[in-house]
Order: sequence, then C-alpha cells, then structure tokens
Amino acid sequence: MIEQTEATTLIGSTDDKGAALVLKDVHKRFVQRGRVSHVLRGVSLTVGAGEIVALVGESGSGKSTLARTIMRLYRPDEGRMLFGGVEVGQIRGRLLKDYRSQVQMLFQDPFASLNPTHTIRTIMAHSLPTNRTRMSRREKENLFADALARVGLNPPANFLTQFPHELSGGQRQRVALARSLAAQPKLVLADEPVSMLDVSLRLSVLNLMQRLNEEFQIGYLYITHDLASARYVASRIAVMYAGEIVEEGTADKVIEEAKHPYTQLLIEAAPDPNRQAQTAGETTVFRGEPPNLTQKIVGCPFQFRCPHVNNRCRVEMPKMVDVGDEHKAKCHLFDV
Ligand SMILES: Nc1ncnc2c1ncn2[C@@H]1O[C@H](COP(=O)(O)OP(=O)(O)OP(=O)(O)O)[C@@H](O)[C@H]1O
Repeated sequence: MIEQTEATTLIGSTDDKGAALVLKDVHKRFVQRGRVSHVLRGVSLTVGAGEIVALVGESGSGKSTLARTIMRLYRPDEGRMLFGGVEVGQIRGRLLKDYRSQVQMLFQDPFASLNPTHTIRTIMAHSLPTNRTRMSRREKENLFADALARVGLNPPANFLTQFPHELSGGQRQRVALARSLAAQPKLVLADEPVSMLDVSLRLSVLNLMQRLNEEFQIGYLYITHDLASARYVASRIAVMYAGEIVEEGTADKVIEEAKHPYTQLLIEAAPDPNRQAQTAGETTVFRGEPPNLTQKIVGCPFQFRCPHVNNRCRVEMPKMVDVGDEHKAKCHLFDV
C-alpha cells in the first residue's frame, strides 16, 4: 500500500477511498519547438475498485496521454490524481515505484511491449513489484505458471522458456495479461489491447479481461476507438474529445441514450450491421477537424463540428451536468 503522507491525507475524501482511481481536473501540456500543446484539458474521471471503465474517443483526443499520465510516465501539470484515496500526481522514488506496481499497463502491440531478447519467465520476473522479488525461485515459478494457466496458456512450463517471437499475436497479448496478473495490480490501463489482433481473437482476449476482473477484482481502464467493444466489456463509458471527458455514464445509457452531439456522431459513424439501409451515401461523415491543441480554445471545443452550435457555445465553455441517472454530459444543450 502506498504510504500516506501528511500532504496526501489532506486530499482524499471518504468517497474517493472506495475508488481505485480518481482524477480531478487533470491537465497535461507538452512544449515542442516553443509551441505548447494543451493535450489534457481538465480531465475528471473515476474508476471504481474492481470496475471496468471504457475510455472512448477518436485518434488524437488524448486517450494514450491520459493513460501515460495515470501511469506517471508523465507528471500532470495541474489537477489531482488519487489512488486508493492517496494523491499520486507528484509522488517520487519509492512511493512512485509502489504505485507503479499496483497499476499495470497493457499496450496495443504486445510484441513491442515484451522484450524480444528475454524469455517469458524473465519478462514476468521483471514486472514483479519489489515486495515480491524476494520470493523463492519455486514460489515465482508457481506464481508465473498459475498466471499463464489462468490466461489459457497451457501447459505453462512450455511458455516460460519461450521468447516472444515464438508466440502468436494472441498468445503474446495473453502473456502480457498474465504478466500484469502476476504483479497483482489493482488497476490495469489497457490501451487498445485488441486492436492489433485478428477479429476472431479479440473477443477471447476481451472475455479474458472480464474474467480476470471478476475473479480478482482488478479495475480496468479500457481505452478504445471501438464503441461496440466498450459496451461489451465495460460497465461505464467515458467519451473523450480534445482532451476532455464530454460524456460519461453507464455503458447502456451512453450508447442507447447518448446526449452529447459528439457521442451521437461517434455512434452514427460506427459500423453497425443491424442498422437498416446504411449505404455509403447515408453513412455519417464527421464534419471538420478536431481543434488545434496548440491554440487557446474559447467556448466549447466541439463547436467547430457540432450540428447544434449556437452563440453561447462560441464564448462559454460548457460544464459537466447531470443528464440522467448516473449519466453526465458537457454540453450547453443540457445546461439551461
Ligand atoms: N510527448 C508528446 N509531445 C507532444 N505532443 C504529444 C506528445 N504525446 C502526445 N502528443 C499529442 O497529443 C495529442 C493526443 O495524442 P494521444 O496519443 O494521447 O491521442 P489518442 O487519443 O491516444 O490517439 P490514438 O488513438 O491515435 O492513439 C496528439 O495531438 C499528439 O500529437
């Protein structure tokens, strides 16, 4: 458990302690050749302990930057990040190491994230948190074998001695899941974990994530472009646009009763085999481009593409408001 310092005890509220992760108004900026990109613009999001939350949004909306900031590969410039009620946004040294052992990351390309020169056994050993590296060799062997068996890699002993290139894409993503499982994390940040797999394998990896969530109460932040898989695997969906969460709610509500015009367009633009008579001419095409993140945005960031834009949207930034039970959206249409 992360040590509680005087500063951190001041910040977490009682409510936050029931959640694995609470983000409050998190900002992240990058400076490149003198230009500032304001990539995360006040993200507030909660992942409950043992909950699967999907983060959905088009390319460039800031999903990976958010995952990397949560992982503390980046330090947030503003805002609070609470993990188990403890502020982790600015921690360093041993506290940061402890935090990182409780939060694991699953990447899109399992080949790139598994060191090709190491066997699966070594790869798994490297991901163990410091408090587990003192386990005996036999204890580790059992832990790794158990994790590999749980993700369906049998017999596990065969896989421990193999190298990543000897495995298929689906097997590599299972190894990545087993690796995260052996570290016994509280939260896994899964960044497009199935998008590089064959369609036939995607479902089995998503099912596996769900099973590990149920069995071990591991929380997941599942990052994806794909609304259908978000709905399939997650209990809640957060929709991200230009570095902000613009709609959030239970997965069914967000998909079936989408309120934000951006979410509605995302749903209309998604391929849907059940939708009647969707011909090329009728397919929704997104108008315009996302805003330039190096420029200050006045008003709603979606105003340039929104079919409902009005004068207020051009001058005033909308606030997140309740639009139903466990359902919120950041749009002036609902903030009257
Ligand atoms: N280290 C960095 N320095 C400067 N700009 C960055 C950096 N990392 C990301 N960005 C910019 O931040 C924006 C969001 O990128 P990010 O990868 O977080 O989006 P994303 O939603 O994950 O997209 P995708 O789904 O394509 O991965 C992009 O405009 C990107 O160029």
